[in-house]
Amino acid sequence: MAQYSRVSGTVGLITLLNPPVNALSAAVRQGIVDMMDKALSDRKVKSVVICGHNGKFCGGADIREFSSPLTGPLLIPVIQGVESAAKPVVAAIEGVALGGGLELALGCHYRIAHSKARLGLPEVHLGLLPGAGGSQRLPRLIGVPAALDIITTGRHVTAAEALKLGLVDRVTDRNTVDEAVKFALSVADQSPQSRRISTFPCPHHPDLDAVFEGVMQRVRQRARGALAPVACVQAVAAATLPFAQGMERERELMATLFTSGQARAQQYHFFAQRAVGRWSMPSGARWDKTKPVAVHKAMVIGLGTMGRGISVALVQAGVSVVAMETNEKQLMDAKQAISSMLERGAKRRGVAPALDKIRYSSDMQPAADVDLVIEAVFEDMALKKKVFQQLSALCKPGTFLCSNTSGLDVDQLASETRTPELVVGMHFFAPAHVMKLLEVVYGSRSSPQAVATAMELGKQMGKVSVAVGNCRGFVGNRMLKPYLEQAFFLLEEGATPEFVDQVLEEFGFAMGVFRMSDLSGLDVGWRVRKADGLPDGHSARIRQGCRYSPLGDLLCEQGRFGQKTGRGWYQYDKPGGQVAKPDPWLQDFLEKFRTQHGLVARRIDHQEVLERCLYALMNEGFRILEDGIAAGPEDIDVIYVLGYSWPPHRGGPMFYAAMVGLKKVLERLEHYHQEHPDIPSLKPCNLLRKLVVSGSPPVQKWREFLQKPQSQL
Ligand SMILES: CCCCCCCCCCCCC[C@H](O)CC(=O)SCCNC(=O)CCNC(=O)[C@H](O)C(C)(C)COP(=O)(O)OP(=O)(O)OC[C@H]1O[C@@H](n2cnc3c(N)ncnc32)[C@H](O)[C@@H]1OP(=O)(O)O
Repeated sequence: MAQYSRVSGTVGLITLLNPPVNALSAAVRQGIVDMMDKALSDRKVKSVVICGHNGKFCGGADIREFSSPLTGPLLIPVIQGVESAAKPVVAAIEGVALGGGLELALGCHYRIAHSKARLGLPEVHLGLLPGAGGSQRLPRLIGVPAALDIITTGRHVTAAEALKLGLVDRVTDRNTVDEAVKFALSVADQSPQSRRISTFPCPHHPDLDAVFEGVMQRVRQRARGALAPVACVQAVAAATLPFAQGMERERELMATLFTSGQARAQQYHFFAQRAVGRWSMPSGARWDKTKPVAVHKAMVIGLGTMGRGISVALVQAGVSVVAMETNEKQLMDAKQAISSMLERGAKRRGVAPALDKIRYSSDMQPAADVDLVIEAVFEDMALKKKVFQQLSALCKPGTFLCSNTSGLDVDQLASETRTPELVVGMHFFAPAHVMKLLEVVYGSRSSPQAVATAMELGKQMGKVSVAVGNCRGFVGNRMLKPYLEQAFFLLEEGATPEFVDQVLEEFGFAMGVFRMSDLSGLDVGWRVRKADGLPDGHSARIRQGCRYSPLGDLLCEQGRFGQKTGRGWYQYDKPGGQVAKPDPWLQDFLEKFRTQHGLVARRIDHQEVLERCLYALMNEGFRILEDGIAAGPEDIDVIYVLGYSWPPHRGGPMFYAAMVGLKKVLERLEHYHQEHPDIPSLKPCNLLRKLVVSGSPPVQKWREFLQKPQSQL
């Protein structure tokens, strides 16, 4: 809803009231209509200010309303009503003006923003476009190139940038509503006629066609099959038409997006990202009952790629860091790399680099004086155990001990310390200062406070933290295993890396499984498998009674570790090269392998690649839910979209399973398992069967079928 009062004698003040972000629900839209009527019919009122309750202008249309039939006045006419008002209307923008919120502000005749406000049209991330005139008014106000950038990226613009672009008329450090009221008084006698953006022509640009063409090309490349970014460009292109025609085109494009599965997927992902913050543990401990400890000072141990990124992320979050590395050369290199990452980051954000927040050490001693340690040494259990023993002896009571492991047993590490309750896993994703995902792994003895502290620290670093139980590979890497396995088996049976990758990239992954493996380095998994007792030079295809593909191991034995060695599943022009080319050597190698093992290559189609790779991965997701390692499907989906480049417009693997239809997923898994009874990951898991028997409930209801999360090793 909205509140109304008259202030300073002649200014009608309308306050949007719908905490926490004043989303434009039906009641708020109705409130705007009613309060505008009040202000316009009050003869004492000469001008109007619209602001948001509690320091937030407006977070946009109410996304929760999109899943049911729309009621109340529609946003487009509400904004048209504001724009056509005979009295000047000023938007007082504090906090955020996003999506429909910014569209409402564009309907106002003037915009005053607080210096800390953020403005944007992020609809593209919800599978939509700015559908309440934003795609038509923004280019008219700030020009096509800037509008295309804001609308297709969905990025938030600072008040300073908004002023530069001409998106707002004034920026203030003072009380924004007071300033807007003063401003409204100063323009009270002026006609708003010349301030109605819908009457502006689209600013002239010498080569608009080339601008649209260039952006469309970039957007299509990045979209990976997403419809919204393309529709955003098409909508802005219509801003060169007369306003009414442009609005009609915006409506048509929006109607297509609004009812699409992609929009549903992306809106699900929006709420899933927020749902994972409401974590719980098998003991019943929960996010809302556990207070995190504030981390002022942290230590990062091991300054390889991960340790450097983690140090940068901590410093940028305002935490003082001691970065520790025993190898002097590595320490010097790290110092240089971290400083330049901090400098680049600060430049991007328009602030001074916080170089004084970090100091370096070549020994462990400073651990005695920190609140939290993140160990980021090589993924080797013996080495990590040694570090934890040392930390246990050195750290002051209450210091949280975290391991940046990608899959090792957190309980084993905890058992090396005197304080296992303070030990958790913090699984970062490379590059750690960029990637938004953090898996927080609780062991069987981790205290709720340790989990809460790691979750909160992740949030402070700008990450989405997901709490998961302790098992091999946790959630993300555990699900990756059957996915990779299927890809290898498909090669054995006749596919090529290029074909498998092409199918997965067409699905929307940024990179297919083989290109991705080449980038991450084939040797990483190989070393882990060797540590698990993999014999050298052994090409057996059955291990422990199950099918096993030795292809990855055989490649590593040839020194083919991927991009870093210039050879892997593909060939590169040099070690470190990035352009993957099919390698005739590999073709030959696969043929010889098949002959050696009596395999006859067969034609494998698109559907089989997609189903075997993705359904095996999804099946493991159901197992993870069944085991209680993830609390709900949202946790898995957030991990996959933010950490494993699962296309956001497909929601995540569990959401996708529901979209495909659980019955179909079950049937196809049964089919493939019948064909390959020696591949256990293709055997449909019980939870999937249970859900199908229960009528395939929507993904939002799956939690009702799950047990409490638990640690499992
Ligand atoms: C049949 C065919 C019909 C076709 C015609 C269709 C015509 C439809 C006409 C519709 C026109 C609408 C056009 C408009 O362009 C569309 C939009 O505006 S879409 C919304 C755009 N806005 C956003 O994307 C902003 C989303 N929010 C955020 O980014 C952040 O929440 C924030 C505002 C930056 C605040 O961040 P934080 O402070 O960190 O807080 P949280 O993120 O944790 O949020 C707190 C709480 O609020 C909930 N929430 C936030 N925004 C919205 C929202 N817009 N709607 C509903 N709820 C919102 C959020 O979920 C949190 O709650 P929780 O999930 O934790 O319970």
